[in-house]
Amino acid sequence: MNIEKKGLLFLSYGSPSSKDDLVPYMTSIRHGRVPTDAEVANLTHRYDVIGQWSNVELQTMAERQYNRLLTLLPSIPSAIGYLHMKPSIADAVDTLVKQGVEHIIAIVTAPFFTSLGTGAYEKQVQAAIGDFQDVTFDVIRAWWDQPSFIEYWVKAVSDCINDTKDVFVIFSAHSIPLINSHNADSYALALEESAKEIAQRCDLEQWSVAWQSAAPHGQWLGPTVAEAINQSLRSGAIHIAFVPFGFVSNHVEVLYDNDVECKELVDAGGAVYMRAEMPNCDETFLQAMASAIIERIHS
Ligand SMILES: CC1=C(CCC(=O)O)c2cc3nc(cc4[nH]c(cc5[nH]c(cc1n2)c(C)c5CCC(=O)O)c(CCC(=O)O)c4C)C(CCC(=O)O)=C3C
Ligand SMILES: [Fe+2]
Repeated sequence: MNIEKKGLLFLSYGSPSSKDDLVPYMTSIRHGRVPTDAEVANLTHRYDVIGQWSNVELQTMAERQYNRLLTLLPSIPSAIGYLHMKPSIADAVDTLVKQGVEHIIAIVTAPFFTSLGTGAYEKQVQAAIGDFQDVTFDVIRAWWDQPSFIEYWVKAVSDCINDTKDVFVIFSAHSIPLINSHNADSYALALEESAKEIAQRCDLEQWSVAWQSAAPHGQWLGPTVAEAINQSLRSGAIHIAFVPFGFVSNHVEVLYDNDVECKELVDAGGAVYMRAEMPNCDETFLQAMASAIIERIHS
């Protein structure tokens, strides 16, 4: 197909900009279950602590990643859509079709595939495209295997530990509910494989993979980051470095769940908390997405 007929659909989770967004945002995340006042208060507090309501950078991170990514790509029609905010994925598909796009290449700002996480975006793309005859789509299911992804994290981990001795490194990602254990297995295997490659390239002696930010109900994939912290403290770690490589930017999971909650546990255990810089708009990192997209444009 002619490249002019191909379009990029850039998909992200969505991040609230004001407290008024919170109830609809949480209701969307929870598949239509309206949050209780206590649940809203808990999340409001976490966003208060990280300064979400006044920090335009946090509110517009995905949009800035998208604009930066476009500078690394050949010029093609493109649109951004969010899983839990406006413009929705359906809005973005409409925008592309109105530009004459006949084949949509979709990518999610999450490097690892899980059917409950990135799979949810795929379902929405499929539903939105169902409204149009003759429009086809191709979802890039994962892009952690791109060399630039590893390259970014090798440098971020090296910069973070900066020759510190006696450091235990915890690689982490969003936990997932254990509804379908096969799915959890492939998600966990991909993260283990990626962490192992980064650890080898950084010559790490002590490291593990753990899961964070689970909801307080149901059964979720473990070990948790709290368990990993305890294990590293028992092994005598003096420094504990976090690498939340399942995330792509300064999300509340990193700025609160890691930098506040995990740090408290590390401090209480008498060790020093460290954390690798998140990619945000880093060009090497965005090149991983760009390379995955370019492969699909030419396939
Ligand atoms: C698999 C997965 C990813 C990775 C794949 C991907 O990236 O898509 C992800 C990413 C993200 N999740 C995010 C935020 C949140 N996720 C929540 C809650 C939940 N996530 C879930 C799953 C995932 N989530 C699940 C099963 C729930 C529980 C629902 C329930 O309770 O049944 C809640 C509510 C928590 C509360 O209620 O306290 C928040 C605020 C942000 C940051 C946005 C920002 O930058 O602000 C990001 C990138
Ligand atoms: Fe989430």
